[in-house]
Amino acid sequence: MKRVHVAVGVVARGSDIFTTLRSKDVHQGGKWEFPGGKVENGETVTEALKRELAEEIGIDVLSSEPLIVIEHDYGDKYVKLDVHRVTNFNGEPHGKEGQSSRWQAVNDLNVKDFPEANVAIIQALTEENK
Ligand SMILES: Nc1nc2c([nH]c(=O)n2[C@@H]2O[C@H](COP(=O)(O)OP(=O)(O)OP(=O)(O)O)[C@@H](O)[C@H]2O)c(=O)[nH]1
Ligand SMILES: [Mg+2]
Repeated sequence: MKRVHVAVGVVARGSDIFTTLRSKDVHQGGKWEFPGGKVENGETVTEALKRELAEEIGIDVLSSEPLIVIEHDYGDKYVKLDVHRVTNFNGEPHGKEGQSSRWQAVNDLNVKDFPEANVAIIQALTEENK
């Protein structure tokens, strides 16, 4: 089965979180996501996160810390999500590749809007926001 290692970034401003919409024609298309992408050969998760967030949402990640690691089997694809909280960045997050984006309060994040693997991320964020 196809296996991918993915760097995912939680970008927050206060208790608001930045998410983007996956285009319809890709894996888990039409769902909202935390920006990120595949870790390439020879790259660390931190390096991949910096590259992907520059490409996808136009920010320069200055620091991040690990939040949670999720392994999930979609049946057609197995993903390992290395989720980092972005603790400092330069620039204004936006859908640099033309994708829709939004800021939402942690408590308004709805698991139904996200890919299945994201349930644990949203739980972790909600827990610490209590
Ligand atoms: N970025 C991101 N990917 C996620 C999340 N949740 C989740 O299951 N994934 C899965 O992780 C996988 C890889 O993410 P991706 O499609 O963003 O990878 P990428 O940016 O390198 O895409 P590319 O191959 O088109 O360049 C996809 O199968 C996607 O469905 C999430 O919150 N954010
Ligand atoms: Mg991506």
